[in-house]
Amino acid sequence: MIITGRIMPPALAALQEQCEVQQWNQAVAPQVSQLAEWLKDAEGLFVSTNIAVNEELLAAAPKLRVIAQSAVGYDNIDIQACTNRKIPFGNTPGVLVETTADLAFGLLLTAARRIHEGWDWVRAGKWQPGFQLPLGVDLFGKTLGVVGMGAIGAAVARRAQASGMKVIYNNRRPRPDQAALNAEYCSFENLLTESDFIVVLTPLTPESRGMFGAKEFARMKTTAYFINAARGAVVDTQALYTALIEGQIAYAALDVTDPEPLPADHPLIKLPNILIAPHIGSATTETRNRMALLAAENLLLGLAGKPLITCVNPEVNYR
Ligand SMILES: NC(=O)C1=CN([C@@H]2O[C@H](COP(=O)(O)OP(=O)(O)OC[C@H]3O[C@@H](n4cnc5c(N)ncnc54)[C@H](OP(=O)(O)O)[C@@H]3O)[C@@H](O)[C@H]2O)C=CC1
Ligand SMILES: O=CC(=O)O
Repeated sequence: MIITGRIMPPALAALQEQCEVQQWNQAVAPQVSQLAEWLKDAEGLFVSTNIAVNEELLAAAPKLRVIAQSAVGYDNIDIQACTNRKIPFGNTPGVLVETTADLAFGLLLTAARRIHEGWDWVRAGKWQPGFQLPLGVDLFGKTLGVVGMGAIGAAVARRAQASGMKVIYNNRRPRPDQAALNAEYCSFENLLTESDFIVVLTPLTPESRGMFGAKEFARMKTTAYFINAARGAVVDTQALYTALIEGQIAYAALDVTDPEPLPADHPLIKLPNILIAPHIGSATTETRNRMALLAAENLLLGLAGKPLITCVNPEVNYR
């Protein structure tokens, strides 16, 4: 089996105990051509870097019987192509929910209270009597709009409610447990106009790609804070830049960008009203271990011809 990058040691050990493992050890993710020799004979593929699993890759791997990825999002995987070849694909939902919600809400709070800007001042030796930091904004009494109220969105909502915020949300359809959620369903358009803070946690799909563009930023409050912890391509980056520079919205806090990694000279980085983290939503030791172990378990089950625990295309999961 192939591992496309570095993975957490306990998961690597579990795989090495039961399989012959070929692991890509370079920092930059491999091209299909660089994996060609390994793919010819591979029966399992563990995706640990953001490579595209598409027709080209699958055609190069005729013996492949299972694919697992150490992530919940799978916008880099052509699920239909996997299904056509009867290859089950497993992701890692659930195990990263609270950790990613901490990061998304942490970005919101850090941006609202300008904690990172304060630290920059202290570090630069500017903390002197009478110094004037830009003031932040309160959370309590404000409205949070969650776009993509799934497992992680609901965990962010709980954190916001504990901080005294009202929560509204938009999915493609209302959740059946809306009352327990204590959050009001509203249209996408109304969410844009009513929210003081917007947190995006939708999967990246053809429908959600670019769903935040010039029109959407123009609808938001000029005081709005925009937080994206989903995928960079849900947002039109140029439109976000314009909205921030022209004061159509107040602030952005991003864990994901388009492109990734964001080049050091990217115009977004120079803006004063932005906070960017390098896609670290699930990046704690405990959670990365849980994710890698679940992916490893999925992979080993698939190789044994048994059903994966978390399978995105259950119609071809082993029975
Ligand atoms: N920054 C990071 O490190 C991480 C990022 N993520 C990202 O977060 C995403 C969400 O994860 P998770 O909460 O576990 O997934 P879930 O499937 O539990 O939730 C996704 C939610 O998005 C809603 N949704 C889907 N499409 C749309 C749409 N077009 N418009 C509005 N709502 C939509 C779904 O509801 P409905 O189907 O009713 O529309 C669902 O409630 C992942 O797909 C991944 O991209 C996840 C983990 C870490
Ligand atoms: O971005 C991370 C994921 O798990 O999806």
